[in-house]
Amino acid sequence: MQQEIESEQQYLDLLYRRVEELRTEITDQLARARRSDADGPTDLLDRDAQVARLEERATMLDHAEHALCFGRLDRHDGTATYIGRMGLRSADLEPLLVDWRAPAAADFYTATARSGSDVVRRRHLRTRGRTVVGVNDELLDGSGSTAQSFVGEAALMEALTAERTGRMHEIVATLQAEQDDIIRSPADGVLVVQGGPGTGKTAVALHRTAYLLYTHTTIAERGVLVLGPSPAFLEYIQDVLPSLGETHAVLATVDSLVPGLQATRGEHAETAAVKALPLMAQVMAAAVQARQGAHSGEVTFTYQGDEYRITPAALTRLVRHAQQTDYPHNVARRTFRAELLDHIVELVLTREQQLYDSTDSGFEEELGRLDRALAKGEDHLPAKVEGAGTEVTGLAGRHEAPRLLRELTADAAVSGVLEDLWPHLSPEELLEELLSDGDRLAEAAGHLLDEHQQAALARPPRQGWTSGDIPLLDELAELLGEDEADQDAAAQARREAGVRYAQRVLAASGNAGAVSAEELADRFTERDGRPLAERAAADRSWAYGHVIVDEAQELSAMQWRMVLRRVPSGSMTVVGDVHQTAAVAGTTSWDTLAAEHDHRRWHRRELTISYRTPAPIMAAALPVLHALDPSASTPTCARTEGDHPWLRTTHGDLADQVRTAVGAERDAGGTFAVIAPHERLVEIAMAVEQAVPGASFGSEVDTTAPCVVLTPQQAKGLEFDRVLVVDPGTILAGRRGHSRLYVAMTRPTRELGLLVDGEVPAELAHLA
Ligand SMILES: Nc1ncnc2c1ncn2[C@@H]1O[C@H](COP(=O)(O)OP(=O)(O)OP(=O)(O)O)[C@@H](O)[C@H]1O
Repeated sequence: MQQEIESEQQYLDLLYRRVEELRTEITDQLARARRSDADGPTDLLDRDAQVARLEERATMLDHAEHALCFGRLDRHDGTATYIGRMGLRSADLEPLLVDWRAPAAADFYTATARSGSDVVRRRHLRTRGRTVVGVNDELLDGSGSTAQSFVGEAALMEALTAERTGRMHEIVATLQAEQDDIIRSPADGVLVVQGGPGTGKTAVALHRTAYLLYTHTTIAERGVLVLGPSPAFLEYIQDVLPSLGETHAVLATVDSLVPGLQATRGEHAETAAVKALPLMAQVMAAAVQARQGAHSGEVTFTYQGDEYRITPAALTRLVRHAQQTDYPHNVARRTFRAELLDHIVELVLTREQQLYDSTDSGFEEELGRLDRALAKGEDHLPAKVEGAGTEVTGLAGRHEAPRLLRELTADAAVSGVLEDLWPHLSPEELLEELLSDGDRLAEAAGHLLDEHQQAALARPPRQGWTSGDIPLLDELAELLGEDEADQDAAAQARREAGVRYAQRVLAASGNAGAVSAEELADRFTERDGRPLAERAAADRSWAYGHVIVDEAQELSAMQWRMVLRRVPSGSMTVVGDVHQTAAVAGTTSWDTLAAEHDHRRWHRRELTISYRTPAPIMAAALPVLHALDPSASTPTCARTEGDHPWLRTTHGDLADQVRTAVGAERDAGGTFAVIAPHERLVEIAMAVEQAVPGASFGSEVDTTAPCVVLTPQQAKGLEFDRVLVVDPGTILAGRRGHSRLYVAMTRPTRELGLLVDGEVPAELAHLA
């Protein structure tokens, strides 16, 4: 074996020599590119792009320090392929290392003695830094033992039993066949991956992201959006994609999907449940419609001393016409305003025509009308001023409609009517009015929501936004759109920033005079220099190439609408577990979800092996799962051995017991979490803090702290070496209690303890 290790060490040394050569080449190229004189602005831009490309490659090589090469495949014909986290070629372009995502690497994850591949041996290389510390072989030619049930079992077990750090790591070296199969599935349609706790859904979703970005240029060009359940979860996973060399991904929660908007407060579960209803999409549409030409009876206004009226029939016709454009409200507003102004011009001209026609009707009368016309001022005697119209009355003729239109557009009373009938609206002002004004809500939603639902939505003004408001605001942003004035202002601001940047670039490059800053700025704007992920995250209407939704069972119907909108191609991977649904408005059936969006193509896959949870802990949690769903299938545990969970009861001395239990864990090393019901979080956190000063809890919890205190909802998707679940009875008694307790009990990788306050719930009686 030592001989094998030495031989692999020689190959690894060769790979690192090549990495060093490439590093030197890139450093030289970078220095040259930065020094090079750019002849003109286009050269400058090309140079910047080249520098960015080289910097990206240099960063990728930096990741070579960990597990550069982790596998080798020996084939029937005597050839060997080395598999690693990136592809490498020698100076004369011979392949030295195959990227794990390349088709040639697929056998490393999937080949078995019976799979029909020509692989005779799969070798896992275990490395520390640049040193090979071990090799594990699987013979696939039929001669070896078939007892191993996992690919690279020794390397896998080493990874699974390692102490956790509070940050997720990539698992390219030990991916299993069922996981690899999902990672490499086609990118079209919505792929739903159902799997129990710890089956690697998050890991698979992230590795699939890296695979898709590597394999599909169309996806790489638009980036991937990765949605997770909480900011703490995003921190937990944030290192995985960069360590795989991928930067074209945006990590977000559904609450942070709309740039500039933040959920700053919670709200009553009943209110959240109403806001999550799919019906709310119709309520939002009705709220917008209610602001389009809404008026009871005739609209009247005074122009140049005369009163005009717009009849309900004319108004209805104009509103319908603007609505039929199917443009969003703020865009259709242009059509409405233009046509209403034309209508008003027509009213004015008709009135003037009538005046003209009746000049014969009597001299007295004529004089009176002429006086009135003169009283309108010089501007309204076009015939005299411009030598057109009628010499007799000075009234506007039909050919003067354009001038009249200009005057009407500038008239304050007319503008007021236009604004009242079809105002420019922002999502924030419209939702604010709707939620804080019962009459407006009843007007928009009276036929859609009952009185209780309306009452649940009502709140005082200026309260700040909740998580449930964000999808409503996004829906409204879609329905309202941006009118050209908004877009022009934004484009102008972008251009001004570009000109300032271009001026700095020209000054620094000594190219001032060769091209104007404005010209250069326009070229910069065409090629926005910001990294793709930054541009995508800042743009509400960015169309991603692929969207990954983790803990997808938590999303409400309105949140799904918001997410689907961001991926017009429909290319998505949705991972979750319908038995872990903690959100009141979350999903408990993938079939129902697919039926609600049946215009998308849905594919369904399952992960069946839990890599996190040792068998004794899974066994402890199963009665909770089966109380929720007796027919639920249970994951097989990769780790069959482990400590048995303990349960202690307390009677009125819960805080003391928490202090004692937490104190006992203080110096055990690794990560430790206390999971407590939301209602008792502060009380429990204070007890924990006394035992372990510096324990982390609250909305910005730090998962790398030696001890964290979390609610079951905050614990979603996370894992810790040791977990203490406090007062499981209260967790069970709450909404979605069984799911939440199931989540809490399946977070540990090593030890689970439960402190029951009072009577032991039936679901935990087997542990008492
Ligand atoms: N093939 C593998 N090799 C090494 N580690 C793995 C493998 N698959 C999963 N793991 C590890 O198992 C743990 C659980 O994985 P992950 O968090 O992705 O599971 P999950 O299905 O998302 O869990 P949950 O539903 O509880 O959120 C992680 O530490 C992950 O790194």
